Amino acid sequence: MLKNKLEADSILYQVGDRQLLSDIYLSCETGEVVGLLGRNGCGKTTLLQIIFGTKPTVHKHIRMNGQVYPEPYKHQHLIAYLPQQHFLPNNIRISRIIDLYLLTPDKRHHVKEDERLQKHLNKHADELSKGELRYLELLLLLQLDAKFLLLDEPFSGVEPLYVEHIEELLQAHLGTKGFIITDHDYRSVLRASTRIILLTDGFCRPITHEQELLRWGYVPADAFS
Ligand SMILES: Nc1ncnc2c1ncn2[C@@H]1O[C@H](COP(=O)(O)OP(=O)(O)OP(=O)(O)O)[C@@H](O)[C@H]1O
Repeated sequence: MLKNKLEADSILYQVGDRQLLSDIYLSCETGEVVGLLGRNGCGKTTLLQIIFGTKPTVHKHIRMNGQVYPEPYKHQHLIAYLPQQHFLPNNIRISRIIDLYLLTPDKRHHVKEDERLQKHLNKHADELSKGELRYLELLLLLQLDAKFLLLDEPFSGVEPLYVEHIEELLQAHLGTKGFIITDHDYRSVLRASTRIILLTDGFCRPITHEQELLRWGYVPADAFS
């Protein structure tokens, strides 16, 4: 397997007087699902947007295989980002969105053949439920050539059976991609991830055992009992 490595290094971000991100280092390799956990407002979305390059900050180094990319989002073959908010237009049918979003017939075909999606192809995005839309967005992103996907709340609004299927889809793409995912459905993040990072007090802390999430006060006391 050809391994690529994404590194986000020396990331600083301040909101007013608060140092939200303090000299962050985060890496992800092909074959990894890095689960980024952290409490509301700790800076997870901010960090993903800085890595993607759409949020400016005073200091950052984003490297791919050692090469620095000041604006990674301009390189579609390198990185893609699933934002927390839905991003598909409402005035175009789903089948047309797939045609516009994916460049090759085989990729379009692959998505249109998905059994969970087929019944929605003639609808518009605002006729889909939150979870159905999330699932479609993920299917589209997974078909991109990007070597790394940053997924902000991929499980949000998604029913348990779809969550399980999404976890399987991530696993199926690990041969060519690496993922950084964040979601408050921490059980799904723990299941789907090969490595867990807790963002707290501006720092990324590697989590080697889920009990550490208790010690850092991220999960309730009875979370793993
Ligand atoms: N444009 C902005 N102006 C002012 N404050 C901001 C701005 N963007 C983010 N913040 C603040 O930065 C902090 C981090 O926000 P961010 O969305 O990155 O957190 P998060 O960890 O993703 O939270 P959640 O889990 O609730 O989605 C929050 O306190 C937020 O209010």
